[in-house]
Amino acid sequence: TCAFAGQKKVLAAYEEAVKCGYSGARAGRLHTPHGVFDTPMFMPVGTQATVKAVSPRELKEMGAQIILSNTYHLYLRPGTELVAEAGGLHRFMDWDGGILTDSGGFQVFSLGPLRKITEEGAAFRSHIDGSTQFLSPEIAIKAQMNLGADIIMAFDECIPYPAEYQYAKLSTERTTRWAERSQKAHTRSGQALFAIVQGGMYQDLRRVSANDLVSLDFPGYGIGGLSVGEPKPVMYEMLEQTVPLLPENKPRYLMGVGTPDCLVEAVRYGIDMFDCVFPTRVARNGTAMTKSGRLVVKNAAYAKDFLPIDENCGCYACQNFSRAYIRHLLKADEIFGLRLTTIHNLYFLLDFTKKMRQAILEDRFLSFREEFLAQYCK
Ligand SMILES: CNc1nc2c(CC[C@H]3O[C@H](OC)[C@H](OC)[C@@H](OC)[C@@H]3OC)c3nc(N)[nH]c(=O)c3cc2[nH]1
Repeated sequence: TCAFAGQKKVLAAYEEAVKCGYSGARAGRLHTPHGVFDTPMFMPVGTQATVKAVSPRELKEMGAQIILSNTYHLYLRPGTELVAEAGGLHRFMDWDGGILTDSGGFQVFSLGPLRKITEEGAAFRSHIDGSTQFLSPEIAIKAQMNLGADIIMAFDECIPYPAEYQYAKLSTERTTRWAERSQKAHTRSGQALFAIVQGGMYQDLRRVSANDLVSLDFPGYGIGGLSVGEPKPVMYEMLEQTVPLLPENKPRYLMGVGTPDCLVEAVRYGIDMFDCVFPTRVARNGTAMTKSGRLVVKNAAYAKDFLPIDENCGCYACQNFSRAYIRHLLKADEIFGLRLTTIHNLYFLLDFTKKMRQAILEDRFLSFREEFLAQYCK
């Protein structure tokens, strides 16, 4: 199972930080069967058992520790039994670092059209062939045990935004019952099952959800139902209500977040783990991430710009290629262009979380956050 240890020195900083009134940024170490990993951490998203356009070797080179895959997608194609026969997800995709799989909750509610939710689970139509499918806590956990990720997620409903209070209340209570069923169905030792806190955008439901799941005692907690279109201040308010209720010695994973400004705020509230499709998705339409904001390297302005995307970046793209070259590739629809912007964006976020960890360890996270936000335009 995965143990999370906030380092002694950091805990001192953490206590100090809380004393001077700002909540708990912390640096920790996450122990899993595939290694011990540093937090705060960004986890590249590899929905269909590949982080789009980059190889496991390149992921290792850029410092990726844990990558994500999606139970919903792999359950539909190629099937999780097939992956189990191939030796599990690590073997199948040749990745020996950590893997986390989402339970399919979010995807059923966001990808699967014509879905119907009951106490038992969720019926939906496959976005691949339109066939009728069904996911329940038991099925989602079995699928994730087949895939063999180091960290798996309980089956939940990601409440849409906005949602009526009554709907959010009933859905959150059901997600807690589904978490208990997920726990009972989870029999694979050495694999950590995280619960997912819901509650919509209602403070009281967030607190009830967190307290109920903590009393079921999970090795780690996802914070779900955020980054679903709500204004950022509302997301931060939900974090403020939820994170302090989660055990200090357990990892917190904010699902589906996000842009660097959201990461630095969420770390301030005590979040340890992040995932987001943003860096890989915007890369594929020619947008690079920098500490001053986005750089659309495809723009004509960069046609004769022979500097790298970011002169201070240590990634393969910035060390060897110019904006002009990358723009040329993107305009020519050359696959290598997408690979270079993807490599840069992943490196940027992985390096950003490493810099936050260093700032926390050196007790200068607050000033790091101030400097970053002053320079970064959303
Ligand atoms: C964007 N805002 C966002 N993403 C939420 C994801 C999905 C994360 C998922 O988001 C993509 O799936 C669509 C990624 O694939 C493209 C998945 O990576 C494998 C990733 O799985 C962790 C949530 N997942 C669950 N189970 N429950 C949630 O409440 C939840 C909330 C999210 N908000």
